[in-house]
Amino acid sequence: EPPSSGYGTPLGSPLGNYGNQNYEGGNGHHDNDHGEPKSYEFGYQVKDEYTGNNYNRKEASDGNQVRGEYRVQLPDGRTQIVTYYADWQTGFHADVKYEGTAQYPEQYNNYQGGYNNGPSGQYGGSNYAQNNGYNGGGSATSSVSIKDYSSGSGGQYNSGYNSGSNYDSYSGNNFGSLGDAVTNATKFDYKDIPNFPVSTVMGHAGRLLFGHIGSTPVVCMQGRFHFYEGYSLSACTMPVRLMKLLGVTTLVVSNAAGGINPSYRTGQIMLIKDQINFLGLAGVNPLRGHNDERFGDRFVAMNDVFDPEINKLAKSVGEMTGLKEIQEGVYASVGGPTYETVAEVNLMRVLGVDAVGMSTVHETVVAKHCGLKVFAFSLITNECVASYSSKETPDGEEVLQVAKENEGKLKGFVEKMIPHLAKSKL
Ligand SMILES: O=P(O)(O)O[C@H]1O[C@H](CO)[C@@H](O)[C@H]1O
Ligand code: HPA
Repeated sequence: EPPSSGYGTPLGSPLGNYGNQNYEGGNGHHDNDHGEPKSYEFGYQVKDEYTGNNYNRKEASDGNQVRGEYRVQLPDGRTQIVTYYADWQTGFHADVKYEGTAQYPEQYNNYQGGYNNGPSGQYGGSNYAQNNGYNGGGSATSSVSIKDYSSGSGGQYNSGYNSGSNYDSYSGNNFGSLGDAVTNATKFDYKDIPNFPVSTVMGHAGRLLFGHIGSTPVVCMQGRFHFYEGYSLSACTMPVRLMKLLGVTTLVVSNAAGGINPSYRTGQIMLIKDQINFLGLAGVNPLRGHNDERFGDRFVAMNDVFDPEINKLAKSVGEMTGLKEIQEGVYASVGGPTYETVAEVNLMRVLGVDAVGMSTVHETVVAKHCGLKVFAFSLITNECVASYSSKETPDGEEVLQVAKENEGKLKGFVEKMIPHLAKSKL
């Protein structure tokens, strides 16, 4: 049976237990006396990040008096602590206390509390605004993650859903116009979707789009969430699971990335053939913690997350749409928001990284976990600085600018690629 989505109360009230098991059974004052008073103790704890359920209880009896305590995480963020004792002479006595301060306004506080371990206050912080800045005026600006989701890279949504046609979900950040590839779109602001991470930055297209690219039904995220914004990786990737639940079958992900490979040039597209999960290697993985079996198994193979056949198709579709010098390489994600030092860039070269960014990897992890096919690509928005003699420095404005300059060609690519992908049955 699936866990309840409410915060829930401890199973069985203390009074109920007391009355049924101990009081009546234990003291010989009732008709159904079964003998000597019995001592017992028990305890349990539930901490389910997926549903947000968080409560525990312990109780003990010496056969005469029952004592116990339970704690419940309330939806308003407070913890309710009930300490009680009971005996057959005086009845049930409870002392109810609350810890923390009730918070009502932002949905994301609840979301954070439910999904993540991190402090809820980090959610809507200044990094988020930065993200909005990236996405610019609603049609995407700089950073790949949010926008990519929306417009092109989400993958096939809904395939099992409607008459066997696959939906692609597209995610992306920096490429605002990718959302324009979605025809007859129904748009939902993230802030209107219950428990969805929320963007509050002006002009930011934090929107989920439902529509079509060609005849393929798609769900498109206009705007994504990053670890450096203060979101946990499970919050960053929650939309991927939402897509799965909506029936999406393929996730198409795009991003803006720095070129680590010295032969890469700004403006090129790199199809992702593999990835290095730096955060994951250090133990920060969106799948850390309780495994929700409804989405997938505890352990997840990642060696086959990217399909060479899909990339082959992408290469020919890209060439058809006029993309020049399409690269295929290894994407690595860092936590950000700092760009790489010269030493870090050189380290990554040694490790075989071709492009670096701050997104995508955790999204593909969660997609693979829940059985979505994945197609991912990067736009090289800057060439990473690998020499101390260089006067170049990466900056967010440049990333945004290059993303803007290239979003037209990316849109053309995605408009062709998603229907081809759906048709190819890859
Ligand atoms: O990966 P996306 O979201 O496209 O954006 C990339 O661009 C931003 C840095 O300029 C970071 O957010 C990085 O991840
Ligand atoms: N480094 C990390 N993330 C990035 C870069 C970069 O150079 N460019 C765009 N996203």
